[in-house]
Amino acid sequence: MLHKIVEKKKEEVQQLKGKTSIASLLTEAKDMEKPRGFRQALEQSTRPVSVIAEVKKASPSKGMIRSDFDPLEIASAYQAAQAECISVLTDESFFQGHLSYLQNIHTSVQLPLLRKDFLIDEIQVVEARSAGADCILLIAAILEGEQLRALYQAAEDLGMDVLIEVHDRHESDMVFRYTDPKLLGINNRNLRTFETDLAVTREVIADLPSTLTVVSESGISSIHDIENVKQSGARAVLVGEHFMRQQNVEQAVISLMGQRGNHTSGVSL
Ligand SMILES: O=C(O)c1ccccc1NCC(=O)[C@H](O)[C@H](O)COP(=O)(O)O
Repeated sequence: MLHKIVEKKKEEVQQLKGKTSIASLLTEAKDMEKPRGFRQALEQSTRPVSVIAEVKKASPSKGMIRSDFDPLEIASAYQAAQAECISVLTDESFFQGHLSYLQNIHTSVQLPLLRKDFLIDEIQVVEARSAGADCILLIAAILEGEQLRALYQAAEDLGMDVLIEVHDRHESDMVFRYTDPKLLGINNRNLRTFETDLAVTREVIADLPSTLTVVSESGISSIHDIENVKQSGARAVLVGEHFMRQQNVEQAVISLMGQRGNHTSGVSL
């Protein structure tokens, strides 16, 4: 699946380069207001575990997740529930996302935004900023070391935060060889089998500096899961499917994460 996705991304990058240039996207990116502090929002929250709440219509592993899908309404519900950050899937072919979702959410919602996609070329990084992203995702499994370093640098030059995603120690070693990560995502989903296992967070985190801000990603749907990854040392979680399957998205966030500044529900300190 990953191979298929990357092949598609290569085509999309060529199409994008046919339509525009890095220079022209850079001009747009520089006209944007300064990025909202994505990592800072996760680190400074009063919640014991912060949340990146994902706007996700469909996925390769689950097919259609939410057919009654209004990205702006969902993002507004996340804001009302005081999610720390929002992740917006912009991939069209495999997740039924769209770059316009990110642009519209950026205009109407004030939370820091992650462009969730499969980035392999600098032009996508600049496009992300010009569409309103405050952070990008870089997936170690699909990047060579030098490529990772270059994309990381491109994002930093634009003032964006970077969430680097790994699934095992081999990938986290590679990330530390080529970058100085400040925000590391541990994906509990094996992208070859699609199975999720929260033990992955515990295993990978064991080798990481304790000062690093770690986000546990995928397969999280209960307060027990939040407790589990908090015990492992994660500062934040990335949750998509669980929220997308609830009728009342705002209430779903509050039930799972607790109210900010009032931990009567969700996980305790
Ligand atoms: O979600 C998938 O099926 C998937 C397949 C292949 C590559 C990536 C995939 N997901 C991306 C994600 O990282 C998740 O959307 C995110 O961590 C939220 O996960 P969940 O809460 O399990 O929806």
